[in-house]
Parts: sequence; structure tokens; C-alpha cells
Amino acid sequence: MSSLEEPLGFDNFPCLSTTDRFRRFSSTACRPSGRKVEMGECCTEGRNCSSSSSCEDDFEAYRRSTYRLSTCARDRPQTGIANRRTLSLGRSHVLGEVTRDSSYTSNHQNGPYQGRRDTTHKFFGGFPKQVKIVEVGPRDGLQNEKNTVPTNVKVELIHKLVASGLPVVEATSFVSPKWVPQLADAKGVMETVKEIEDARLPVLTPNLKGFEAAVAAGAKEVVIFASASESFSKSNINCSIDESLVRYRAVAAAAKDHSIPVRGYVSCVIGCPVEGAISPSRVAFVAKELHDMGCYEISLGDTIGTGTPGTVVPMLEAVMAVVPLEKLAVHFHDTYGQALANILVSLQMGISTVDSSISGLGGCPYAKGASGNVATEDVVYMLNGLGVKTNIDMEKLLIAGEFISEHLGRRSESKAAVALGRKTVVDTCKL
Ligand SMILES: CC(C)(COP(=O)([O-])OP(=O)([O-])OC[C@H]1O[C@@H](n2cnc3c(N)ncnc32)[C@H](O)[C@@H]1OP(=O)([O-])[O-])[C@@H](O)C(=O)NCCC(=O)NCCSC(=O)C[C@@](C)(O)CC(=O)[O-]
Repeated sequence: MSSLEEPLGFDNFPCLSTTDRFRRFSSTACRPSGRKVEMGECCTEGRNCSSSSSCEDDFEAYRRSTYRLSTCARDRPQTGIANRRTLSLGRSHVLGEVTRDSSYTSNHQNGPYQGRRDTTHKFFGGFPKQVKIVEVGPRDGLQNEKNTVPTNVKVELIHKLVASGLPVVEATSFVSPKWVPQLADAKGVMETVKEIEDARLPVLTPNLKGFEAAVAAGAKEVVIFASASESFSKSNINCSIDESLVRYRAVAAAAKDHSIPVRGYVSCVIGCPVEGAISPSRVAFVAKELHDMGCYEISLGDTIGTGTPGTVVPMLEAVMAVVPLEKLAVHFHDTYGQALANILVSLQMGISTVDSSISGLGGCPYAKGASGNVATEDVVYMLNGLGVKTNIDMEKLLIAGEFISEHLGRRSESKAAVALGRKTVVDTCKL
């Protein structure tokens, strides 16, 4: 195991405010620390309450703010098959304004379950009410396919993704066809989908040449993509980080002249295939540069998927210190199966924009070993289960996933899609 692959433990966390917030909502909040705790004294990690009442006051305030979560479901009838289908789409026991299965609620309102329910609410209370999902499958996903996908299939995929309610679908890249031949049809794709109005369709532009081609083809939003790793910057866009920032300033300025919004990526925010672990301060530096040049949103890419909550939290801490939280997005590859856990802690830290890829397509041609992005279906399933709104229709999303998986001739990488595809109905009340 290389040093990069070794997960960091919580002991390595910096003791900063956001980390404290994360910990506060963890299952260990308000549990005694190692030292002896006197009767009536409550010690929360990173926070000591001198009396039991201050801790209880906090908890009571929190409980009041989430009370409506438990009341909203009480009167809802069970709806047989429809309800079971709902469960299977990840909407069982949701904790927000959406329904909670009535049998669960009635069984769990009082008695021994009361404390458990309150703890559950306390844990989930830090999440945003709504999450914006940025679908990157047609770009990040298809750029990595061995066989180039025909333009008409890409276009149909984009239509299906937009029809599912996804608000942003990254459509393609105006990069060198010698570097990424799979997206050499960027012009054809963009010209065909440019009239779509129900979603934003950003495209990657590595330089002014790409920007001009994108605008000429009808792109209304562009993306610039820098790296926190020198080696990855060199292998991905053939220049140093500083050189890339000079290029991107030119793109951002041209975009401003055209009133075109610019999104930014920082790649290798946790690890680099060549350099190993990347320090959070380097990520913060590049993110701030992108923010300062006018990016409306900066997506933090765990390009090779080595991040765990133990490394993601301090990285986010560092970036949040220099870029406003509401301008940040997370972009996790699922190489080590950590993506959903990483998204969960990111949500707990207040992030409300998440990148994902239909059927878990993806990888990066210049990051050996990087597997696909986290699957959109899995993210939506988890968010549904948490009661976090996405406005995405899971059935239509599944159709989009089935469409591209069928075309590629392989099974979806999304566990939720595979399970739902088998029409498995799971009554999670009984779990
Ligand atoms: C940046 C370059 C262009 C530099 O490539 P270069 O070879 O250094 O460029 P150059 O300026 O020396 O030009 C070489 C040739 O490319 C042409 N060229 C130059 N620019 C363009 C352009 N925009 N569109 C089309 N053609 C272009 C240019 O005209 C010339 O053509 P020639 O005269 O030889 O016929 C190249 O390295 C490149 O295209 N790289 C893109 C690589 C890429 O797309 N990687 C995947 C992105 S995934 C990623 O970054 C991670 C992310 C975002 O997903 C987040 C995460 O997961 O963490």
C-alpha cells in the first residue's frame, strides 16, 4: 500500500471550525471523551459544555428545528405497491419534507425509539435541503471510452438526462482531438443540443482556441480545468499549473466579454497518480485563483478516487477558508468505493453541489487507474433517502442509464440502477 492509498484517520484532522461542525453532527457528538466525565457534564468533541443544560439547550434548539420532520409523516396512509416502489427508489424514511413511511413512524414515535429518532434527526440536520447535481457523463464519462460513441448517441443521452430533470449536463469538451479523440465531435454535439433550454450545458475549454470554437458552436457556458498537481497538469494539459492559470485568465476574460458563465475544476484535490498525496493548501491556492478570475463555481475533483472522509474534510476546510462555501462543488471518482461517503461528509460540511456521472461512467485518460465517477443514480438514491431535494425523476434517470449501458454493451456501474433494474422491492422498514 502506498502512502497515498493509506487512509488518514480522524486523528489527523485539523481542529478547525468546520471540522467541529462535522463532528458535532456525528454519532459520537455529546459522548464522553477519554477522560473521566463528571455527572451532569457533557463533553462534545471540540466543544466542552460546562453544564448539562447548555448541551441540552443546544439539542433542544436543534430538535425544535427538525420537529416538523417527524410530524409531517404521521398522517400519511400506506399506499401499497406505489409505496413499495417509492421505497425502492430510495424515498423510504426520508428525513426532509417528503413523506416518511407511516408504519415506521407509528412504530417509532414513542417509547424506546424516541431517543433513537432524535439522534437520527440530530445527525441529519446539517444537510442542505436541496442539492444541485451536475451530470458529467457525456463528457467525463464518454471521454474515457475505448470505442468512440457516435454523435447521435451522445445527443440522445444528453436529451434523456435533461428529461430526467438534471439541471446541468456537461455536454462535451473543445479540447485537442489528438489528446481526446473520443470528443472530437464536440462541434457536432454542441450544434445539435444548443437549443435545449431546460438545462445548462457547459463544455470544457482548455484555452482560447477551445473557447472560441465552443462559442461558435453555440455553447452558453464553459469550464476551465486546472490541477493541484504539477505532474497531472503537465500530463493532462501539457503545461505547468502557473501556465494553465495564465491561459485560464485569458479564457475567463473572453468569457466575461461574452457574458458567458465559467465553471472551474481543480483536479487531484486529494491525490495524484504521480506525486501521491496533495496538500490541502495547494488545492486551496488553485481554487482561489479560479474564484478570483471569475468562476461562478469551483468543482473539487478527486480525480483518482483515493479520498476518504478523513482526507476530504481537511481539504474542504482549507478551500472553504478562501472560497465561499456556496461556490464549491465536489466531484468524486469511485475508484476505492469511497465516493458516497465523501459526498455525505461534504454535504454535512454544507456543500450543496455534487458532480456525478450516469451509470458511473468515466475516468480520466491522463490518470491511470482512475475509475468512473460516482454514479448519478446512486447519488440521487442516497439524497432521496435523506429527504434532500434534487428535482430529478429517478425513473427517467434509470432510462438514461439503461440507454447508455445498452449502447456500451455492459452493465451499469450504479448499484442503485442494477438493483432497481432487477425490480427488487425492498421494504426498508424491515431492515
Ligand atoms: C490543452 C491542450 C490543447 C494542449 O495541447 P498542446 O499539444 O500542448 O497544444 P498546442 O497549443 O501545442 O497545439 C497542438 C495542436 O493542438 C491544437 N489545439 C490546441 N488547442 C486546441 C483546442 N482547444 N481544440 C482543438 N485543437 C486544439 C493546435 O491547433 C495544434 O494543432 P496542429 O497545429 O498540431 O494541427 C491539450 O493538452 C488538450 O486538449 N488537453 C485536454 C485533455 C483533456 O481533455 N483531459 C481530460 C479532462 S479530465 C480532467 O481534467 C479532470 C476533470 C475535469 O474531469 C476533473 C477530475 O476528475 O478531477
